[in-house]
Order: sequence, then C-alpha cells, then structure tokens
Amino acid sequence: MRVELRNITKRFGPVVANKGVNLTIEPGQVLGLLGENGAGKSTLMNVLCGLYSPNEGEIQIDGQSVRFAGPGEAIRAGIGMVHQHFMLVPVFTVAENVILGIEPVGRFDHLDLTTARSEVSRLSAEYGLAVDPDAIIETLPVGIQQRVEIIKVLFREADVLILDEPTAVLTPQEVDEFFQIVRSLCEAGKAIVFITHKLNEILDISDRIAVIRRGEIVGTGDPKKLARPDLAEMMVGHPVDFDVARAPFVPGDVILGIQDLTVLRDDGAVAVDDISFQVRSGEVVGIAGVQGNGQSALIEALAGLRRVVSGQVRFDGTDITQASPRERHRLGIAHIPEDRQRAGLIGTFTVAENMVLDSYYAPPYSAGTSIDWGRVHTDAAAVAEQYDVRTPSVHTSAAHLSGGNQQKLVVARELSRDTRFVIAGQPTRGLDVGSIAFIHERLMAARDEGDGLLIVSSELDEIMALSDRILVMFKGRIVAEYAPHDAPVDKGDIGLAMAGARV
Ligand SMILES: Nc1ncnc2c1ncn2[C@@H]1O[C@H](COP(=O)(O)OP(=O)(O)OP(=O)(O)O)[C@@H](O)[C@H]1O
Repeated sequence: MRVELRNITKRFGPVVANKGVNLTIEPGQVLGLLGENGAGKSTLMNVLCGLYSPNEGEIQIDGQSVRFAGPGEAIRAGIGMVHQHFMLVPVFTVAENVILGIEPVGRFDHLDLTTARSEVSRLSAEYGLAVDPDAIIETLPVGIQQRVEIIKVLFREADVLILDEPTAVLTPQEVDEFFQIVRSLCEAGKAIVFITHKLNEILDISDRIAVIRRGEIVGTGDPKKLARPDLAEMMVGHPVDFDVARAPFVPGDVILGIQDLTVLRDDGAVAVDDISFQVRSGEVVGIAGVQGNGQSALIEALAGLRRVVSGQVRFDGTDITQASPRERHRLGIAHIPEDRQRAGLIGTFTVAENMVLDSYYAPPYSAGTSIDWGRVHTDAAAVAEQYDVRTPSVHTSAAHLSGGNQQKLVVARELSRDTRFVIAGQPTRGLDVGSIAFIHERLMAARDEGDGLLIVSSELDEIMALSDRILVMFKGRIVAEYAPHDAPVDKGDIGLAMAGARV
C-alpha cells in the first residue's frame, strides 16, 4: 500500500503546525521523519492516522483520495499509529488489550479471546516479537509493552505503521532488538514511518529520510549519502556543535552526602540497596545503568518523592532525609524529573502557571494572599524565550506544547532560579540535537557556578560527556566508579559494568 500526503496544511489557531507538506510512504521501506522539537512531526502523523483533519490538502492511498473522520477509519484503511505514550489497560492481559475496542464486524465477526490469543501468538512468532498473550500488561517491561502496541495495530491489519519516537523508552539493547523487528516488518511489505531525534538511529534504520522544519519539509535524502552534521544542520537550520565545552574540574566541598541509603519500589522490592556516595560543589556525578536498576528510585528519594527506608541524606551538613520536596526546593535543590507528564508538569495549566508551580506562594510572586500574575507572566515569558520554549504564548496550556518543548519548559523552570544542586533524570529525553546542546551548556554552567549535579541518563554518551565522576548502578547497588578527569574511561568497560559483569 502506497500512501501520499499532498499539500497538507494543519493549523491550530494562529500556529501553522504543517504547511503544504508533500510526502510519499512506500511499502517495504522505512521512512525516517526527522525534525526539531515542535517542527510538526506528531501533528503530521496525527493527520495521517485520522486524529486531526487537515485544513488543506489530501491523503491518497494507492492513488485514491481518502478522508478519515477518526483513527478508527484510518486503521480500517490500513494506517496504524504507535504513540509515544502507550494506551494499554495495565490490569488486562495482552490478548484482552489487543481486542479492546474492536467492533464485532467483518473479519472480527466472531472475535473471542481464544481467537485473539492464538492470533497474538501467530503475529508474535511471525515478526519475532516474543510476546505472551496471557501476560498482564503491568508486569511487562516498557519495551515489551511497546510490542503489544505494535501487535494491536498488526492485529487490525495495518499496512502502514507510524512509530512516534519508539526508542525514547528503550535501553540500547532493546533498541537493537527493536530494529530487528522493524526490519522484519519491512520484509513482510509493511511501510514504516519512524520518528526520532536520534541521528544515529535514523541513519541506521531508514531507507529514506525526510526532514521537517517549522512545519515544512525542507529536504529528503538517502541515508547512505548523508552524515550526522548534514542532518543536524538541515533540521535546525544552522550547524550544531556536538561537543560539550568543559571548564577544568574544580571540586569544592561535599554538598550532598548519601550514607547507607535503602529505598523500596512501589511493590516493596528493594530498589536502592544500601548505597553511599558523595557529590561535591562544582562536580557532576553521572549515574549510568540499564533502566530499572534503581536509578529512578534513587532520584525520587533525593527529590523527597519516595520514602527512605534506612540510611541518611545530608545536604550541606544538614540531615534532609525526611525533608519535604518544598523544603528541598527552598534549599536550592532543583529536580528535573524523569517523567515530565507525571511529575514535571500539569498539562491543563498554562506555561506561565507551570513555570511557577513550586514558587508561586512566595516573593516575588506572592506577598501573602494574592499572586502577582503580571510579574508571573513577564518572568515566564523571559524564561521561555531564554530557554527557547516554543509556545504561542505563556497563556497556552502545557499539554498543547510539543513533547520536546514540554521538556524544555521543565528544564527552564528548574534551572532558571538560584540553585545549589541539580538532580536531573533523563534531562534531554525527547529533545532534538540543538536543544540537547543547549541543555548541556546550561547544566555545565550550573557546575561552573559551583552547583553539585547528579545526572541519571540511559544515554551513556550523555553521561560520559557531562560527568566528572561516573557511578554505575546495577540491581540497586553501585558496582563501579570512574573518574574521567583522572584516567580515560573505556565505554566498553562501563557497558560491562552496566550489564553486571563487575559485581
Ligand atoms: N492540540 C494542539 N493545540 C495547539 N497547538 C498544538 C497542538 N498540537 C501541536 N501544537 C503545536 O503545533 C506545533 C507542532 O507540534 P508537534 O507536536 O507536531 O511537533 P513535533 O515535531 O512532534 O515536536 P516534538 O519533537 O517536540 O514532539 C507546535 O508549535 C505545537 O505547540
């Protein structure tokens, strides 16, 4: 099935998210769709999968013009989307999730759970998905949940699969497996649209690349003839410097001291297992590790969002083990949470309101009973501009920003005030190369001004570029430590430690 987008324009009020877009999606090929944050990738794909109707232009399938009144019609026409945020029911099994919402007509006339189970097994085997139809969703790792979403669209006989930043939630090893799956889908004749910010990935997996900037397609190309810097420049409109500029390491006094810390997961299992380490002012400590080895629980505990079972956290000599998030905020501890949707933003609040989520109650915004909204709006506009948060205005709801701009909003709020310590979980997840370079610059500026920083990232390159010291977490413990300023660090060696080979 060949799909053509012709002259698609999509506006949201004054915002032109897509402008005269022409794009062809061929069977048996991966089309890589690349664009900076807010460029209009998700909007374009939401038009294709029937969530939005375009203001202008048309979609053609095998030369025939089609119109979708909703995603149901698009999927019946063979176009399915796997969203960034999964839409599965956690307490249901895989097979139950797969048949959820299917109307009993046509091929699905006699649909029952037994048929669904065997069909899930068949699809799983055919495309190497390794998914058990009877597994309960909430017990599955994120990488497998994503495959369930893929099975859902395959089950509905999609010929075109749109994958919106599918690797953002995957570990490097899961990415390799995922690419195998994408290749086998292509071999079976499926057309894939692959959205990502990661230049290496798009070069690796695509048969053709299209770059979108400020709503318009600015170029298409053959990945074999394109290099990373070319793509980065096409994407943001100017050359991008990939290297992080580092001032010499000047460690100050210990600012954060963690002693024998133990933290549990929600299900009561040990997440952080009796660990101790320190961070100095002017030092970046990076925590490397495969996701799920206790890093998330560690930063939640340090931010005051998860209870500490035993052990102590000291900040600048004071015991803050039981301090509330607000007390930590007052001490100058910034927190960029891993999950911006759950812990970083309130979607129905405006950009300005989100900017003051943890400071609205005190001067300069409030002297007692009322909030100085004029001041809030002026400051929010200045910070949004400084951090390049692309939004029509500070009165726009955070939910209406593109994913990357939501992330920039969280980072802007946390770093634009006077900080002494920064806890950052996946600070650049979902960001384009230009924004990553900018956020790295801001984090290094905080370090050079004397802040201590603790950074958790599943991107090993990011950890290596930013850290003065690297700790590797495995099964809740620190299993290796590296000091790049003392001795060169071998990436392969860190990889082994991450896989538990240094225990
Ligand atoms: N529902 C909406 N209402 C208003 N504006 C919107 C809506 N959805 C998207 N936009 C705006 O349209 C533009 C394109 O956003 P889109 O989400 O398509 O970008 P993107 O390329 O997918 O970005 P990212 O990589 O950050 O996810 C942005 O300016 C965004 O703020």
